[in-house]
Amino acid sequence: MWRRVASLSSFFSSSSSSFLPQTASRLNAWESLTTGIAQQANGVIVPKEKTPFITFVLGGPGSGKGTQCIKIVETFGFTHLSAGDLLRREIASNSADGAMILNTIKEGKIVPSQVTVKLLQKEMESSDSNKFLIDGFPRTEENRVSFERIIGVEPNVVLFFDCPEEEMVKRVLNRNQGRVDDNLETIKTRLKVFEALSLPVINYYSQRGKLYTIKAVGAEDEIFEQVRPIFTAIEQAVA
Ligand SMILES: Nc1ncnc2c1ncn2[C@@H]1O[C@H](COP(=O)(O)OP(=O)(O)O)[C@@H](O)[C@H]1O
Ligand SMILES: Nc1ccn([C@H]2C[C@H](O)[C@@H](COP(=O)(O)OP(=O)(O)O)O2)c(=O)n1
Ligand SMILES: [Mg+2]
Repeated sequence: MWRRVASLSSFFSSSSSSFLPQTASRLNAWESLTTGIAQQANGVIVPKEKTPFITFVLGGPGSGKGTQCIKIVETFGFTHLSAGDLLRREIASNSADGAMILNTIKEGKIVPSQVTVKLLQKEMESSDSNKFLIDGFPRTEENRVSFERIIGVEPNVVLFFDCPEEEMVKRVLNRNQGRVDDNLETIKTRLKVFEALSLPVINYYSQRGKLYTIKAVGAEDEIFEQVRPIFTAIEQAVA
């Protein structure tokens, strides 16, 4: 399983790949920043036995986040938590927040952070896994801060699937999954929300040295070949 290592530099310095030194410096940042999820037991905060390895997967609507997450899960065995899927599950289960979530998603807006973070928290705490791909979250600064406050941990790595708007629109309108938000009116709002609220989060992680930008145009397999080395390096570093 996953464990922290004292130093990653020996692994990375032996590589001649131009990609890996960039990974090395970012993974060293992981070592100093990761704090682990704390759980409350009888009023005492008890750190969870293993520190989770968290990857946030960001990008505009239709940029291919979900598609690439499936490949990462298949190849590297992460647990995939899609914020959108968890919210859609709440709608389907007629929970107290279901109607509010449905309306928010139809409008192309963002569900209050507390709702989404609680859903993510429940999944993480009940999971045996220690390595999570959190897809479609955080989409706002409020999402980001709320996750840090409630879960008490920062991501180790952040992926950004960078895709032109016209390509995202084309993909969403062809997605054919019966989603209430896959229509031209909602996608227009979603793109505005992405630019105004999500790009600042992406910039934040760029400044923190955690961001990996993937050019998300081309065949799915070609895009995955940009993703693969990131996780191969992580896997080798923590082995
Ligand atoms: N590289 C790609 N080229 C063309 N279509 C793609 C590509 N990646 C994903 N798709 C398709 O585009 C749509 C949106 O992809 P999805 O993974 O759901 O994106 P996101 O989760 O970012 O909204 C889906 O129908 C998917 O099959
Ligand atoms: N962090 C999040 C994630 C999704 N949502 C809502 C609003 C989003 O438009 C919808 C759909 O999200 P989802 O990640 O499934 O969408 P895409 O896969 O990017 O098309 O869910 C949210 O409010 N907050
Ligand atoms: Mg998705």
